[in-house]
Amino acid sequence: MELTNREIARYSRQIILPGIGVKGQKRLKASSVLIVGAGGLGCPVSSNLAGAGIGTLGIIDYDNIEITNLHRQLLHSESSIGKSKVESIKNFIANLNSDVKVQTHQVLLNSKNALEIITKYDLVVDASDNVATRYLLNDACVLENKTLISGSALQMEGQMTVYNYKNGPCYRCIFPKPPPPETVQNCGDGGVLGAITGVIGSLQSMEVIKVILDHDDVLAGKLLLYDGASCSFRTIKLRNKRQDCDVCGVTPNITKLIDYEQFCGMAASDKDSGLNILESNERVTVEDYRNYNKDHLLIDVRSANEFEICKLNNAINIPIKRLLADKIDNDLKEEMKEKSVFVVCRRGNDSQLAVRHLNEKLGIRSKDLIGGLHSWTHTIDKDFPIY
Ligand SMILES: Nc1ncnc2c1ncn2[C@@H]1O[C@H](COP(=O)(O)OP(=O)(O)OP(=O)(O)O)[C@@H](O)[C@H]1O
Ligand SMILES: [Zn+2]
Repeated sequence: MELTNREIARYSRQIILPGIGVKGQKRLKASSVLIVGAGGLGCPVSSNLAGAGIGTLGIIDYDNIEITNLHRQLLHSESSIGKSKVESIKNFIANLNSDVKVQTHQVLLNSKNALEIITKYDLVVDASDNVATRYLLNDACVLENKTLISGSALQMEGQMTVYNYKNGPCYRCIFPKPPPPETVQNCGDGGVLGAITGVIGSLQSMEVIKVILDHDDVLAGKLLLYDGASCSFRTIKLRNKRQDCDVCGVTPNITKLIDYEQFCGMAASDKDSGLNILESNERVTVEDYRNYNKDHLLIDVRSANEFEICKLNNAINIPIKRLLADKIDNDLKEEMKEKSVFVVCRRGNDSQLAVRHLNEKLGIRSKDLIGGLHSWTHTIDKDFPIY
């Protein structure tokens, strides 16, 4: 595969690097990389790899662009809100570097389609945002013998590593069991800064290029931790490949893809509504709450920052962490014992945890507002801010 004069000019600033050269540029051109997720990490990964001249990029995402994506998913734009993320990235790349072939897959990557998609590419980048997809991708990459460049970002921190590279560990070697679902936070719950996803996505792109160029020092068997708040990078050594790993071990139990949502403890009915742990008499609809006209207390368990964004009339803020740690003002606690208490949060998950805690640990009878403030906006007041 030769380079055209145009390609020589376009990539000249990287071709002259000692570690790349014409040979390296030709390797990049001959490579194909699959990027799973066209969001916070997928955007910087796509632009870096397209700019660097990877011959073929596959982009998978089932989702459409929302306004809440635009602070960090910088290849998408206001005019594309409501439209497909993968098409948006394809358009961006067509403008940036028309020599790159882009294959879009507007689907949810799952156990049925993963192997047939992954097999077409040399390398896979995990730019997704959920544990089930991480295990799915890991197992599919082990079964198809592909290296997986994995990244994650939340709040002001991020992590990155390369799995299944030259006999190194896979994700399951490090994390044989998924974390309890209630302990997992995503960007929608915990927040994230766009500069963080930018850093981690760029680090992933760098490892992709190093793997393709067969660089000596690929970040496999090690985990890079980045803390944006203190601007510190740390690398920790990971354990070696596990001989008894369920998927990459000597006698693997997993020889074909499984049901990853079940494996990660996400029951089918939980996917949209999240938690569902309360009895029906501990819950009220937002309409019932709106019609309740007796004296009561409304406790909003979102963070102080979120409470500042918007709040219902007379709501009192006790962030969920404080409430679960019983850090409630004594006078307020006494008042809560005497009055009817309702609890609200953004989407009706934390409010259930709060109600359970209040009832079981503090003997305070309370009810949660089903669907939280999202439901309030959708059914009671469409002008109430939604985020
Ligand atoms: N199994 C999957 N198949 C296809 N796309 C996936 C899969 N899992 C996650 N994704 C995509 O990965 C992307 C991850 O992006 P990001 O972490 O920035 O979150 P988001 O869903 O865009 O935003 P937010 O969490 O703020 O709503 C999303 O666009 C999501 O649709
Ligand atoms: Zn393994």
